[in-house]
Amino acid sequence: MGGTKEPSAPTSGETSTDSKTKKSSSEKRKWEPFRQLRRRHHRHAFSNTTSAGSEFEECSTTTMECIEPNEEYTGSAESMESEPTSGNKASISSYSEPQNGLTQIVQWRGFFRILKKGPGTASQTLPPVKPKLTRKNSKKFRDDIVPNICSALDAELCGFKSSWRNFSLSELQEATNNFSQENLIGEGGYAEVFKGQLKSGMFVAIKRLNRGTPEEMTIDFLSELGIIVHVDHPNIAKLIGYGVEGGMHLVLQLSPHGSLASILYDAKEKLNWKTRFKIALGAAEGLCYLHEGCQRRIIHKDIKASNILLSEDFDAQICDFGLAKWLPDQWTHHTVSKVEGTFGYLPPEFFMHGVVDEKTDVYAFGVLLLELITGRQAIDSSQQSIVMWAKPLIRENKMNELVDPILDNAYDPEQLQRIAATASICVHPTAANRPQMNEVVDILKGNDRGLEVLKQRETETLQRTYSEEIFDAKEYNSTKYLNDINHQMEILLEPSDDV
Ligand SMILES: Nc1ncnc2c1ncn2[C@@H]1O[C@H](COP(=O)(O)OP(=O)(O)OP(=O)(O)O)[C@@H](O)[C@H]1O
Repeated sequence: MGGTKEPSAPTSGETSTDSKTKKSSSEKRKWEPFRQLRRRHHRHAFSNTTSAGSEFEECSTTTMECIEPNEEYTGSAESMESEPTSGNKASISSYSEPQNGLTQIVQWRGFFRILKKGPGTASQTLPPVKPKLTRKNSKKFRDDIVPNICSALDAELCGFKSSWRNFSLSELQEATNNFSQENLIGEGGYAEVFKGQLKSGMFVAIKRLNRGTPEEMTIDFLSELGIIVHVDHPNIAKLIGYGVEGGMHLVLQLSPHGSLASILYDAKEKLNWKTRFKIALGAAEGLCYLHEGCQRRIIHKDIKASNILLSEDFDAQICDFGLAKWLPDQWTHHTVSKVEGTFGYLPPEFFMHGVVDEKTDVYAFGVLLLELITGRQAIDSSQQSIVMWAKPLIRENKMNELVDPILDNAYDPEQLQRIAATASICVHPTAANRPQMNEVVDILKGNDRGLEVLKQRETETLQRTYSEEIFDAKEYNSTKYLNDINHQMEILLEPSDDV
């Protein structure tokens, strides 16, 4: 144990992101295609080449996905409080018909009426708003409808009473030195994040949505707000307020060490083993809370190193709920018709069938564990997947080859075995063989019996779930997985001709 120096905590208001999260230009270039994918997937559906009878279809949609099957939301709180009536566990949600501008605004108004009631009451009432934008109507949406939505938002959010604050543009400008480049601490696929200091002296991170079409931004913003209003856990990033003047802004508590990605890959001082283990456990607990501790199951859908923030004490805090989804209790899973998320973290059943459930996050969490152990990225510069690289080493128990060389053998071998075994089960190609997050937390906390059970489960014939029936993992090997990744990348990197 020990040996590797832990990065020192920045002093008040100083963030390690100041120098580290602002990625070097070479790093930025390396990741640019992946960032683009995150935005561009909104415009491309992917055609499925690996299975017959695919559900995927060519469409051009906005990102917020409703999970209520074929259910029309009428704009009233009452209608949104009802559970989906289909009761068909394996039913696949479909897009509702395009709605006219008035209906859309009514929906947003209804949404904010519910948010105004506060977290306790709004937990089951996310509006299933999913406008389908065809090429024809997307321009109309942008020109005619979005300005109306924005002013409706302004009007609704102004009266929003909760612990969240509604910040004016001038307050945000003052806090961030007019959104100066010096204050830029992070950039994601659809937002820039600035460090700021409020008049009260509090340091904050202000996420300003700046990419995508206006309708995409509106929907991303509402999607993230709609999820984050319901979550409250030490391992989840904390929202302080929002601002809708001059753009869409989320105001979050500042995580002084920035993201795990910035520390793991960019920082000169490397994370020691103890801190890595603490981050693994914290992220597991945060994810377990999302899956099981909330009133509804929340699937994050984009668990990755850059979406794990680090508090002053290096506690993991999950952030970025832009792609997150609610999943009704009676649903086994949800099916999406387009690529969402980040390559390298997506499980095979997602590529093959667009299946999304808790196990989607469990797979991504397994990749995250591998990154923590090895110091490697999910997909490296030569496009090698960390999963394909690490699995044989874990199987052959070659821990010395697996572990991040920067640790210089300063790690707890028992903990390393534990994390490696957990990671290996989490990235199992068959979703049903992956553990639940509560099992992961148990194992990381030292429950050896739990680990044995899971290992045994891996080898047993399992009762097949729906996703198992449509996906025979035995036929899905690493070559096919890599082919799928490459194929999806080719599709997504083609120039987009819509919107
Ligand atoms: N509260 C915070 N404190 C410190 N840094 C933050 C905070 N929130 C975000 N960041 C930094 O900004 C980066 C981008 O944030 P975020 O992931 O929310 O943006 P995004 O556009 O949704 O990204 P993505 O590409 O994952 O969609 C993070 O990786 C992190 O480095």
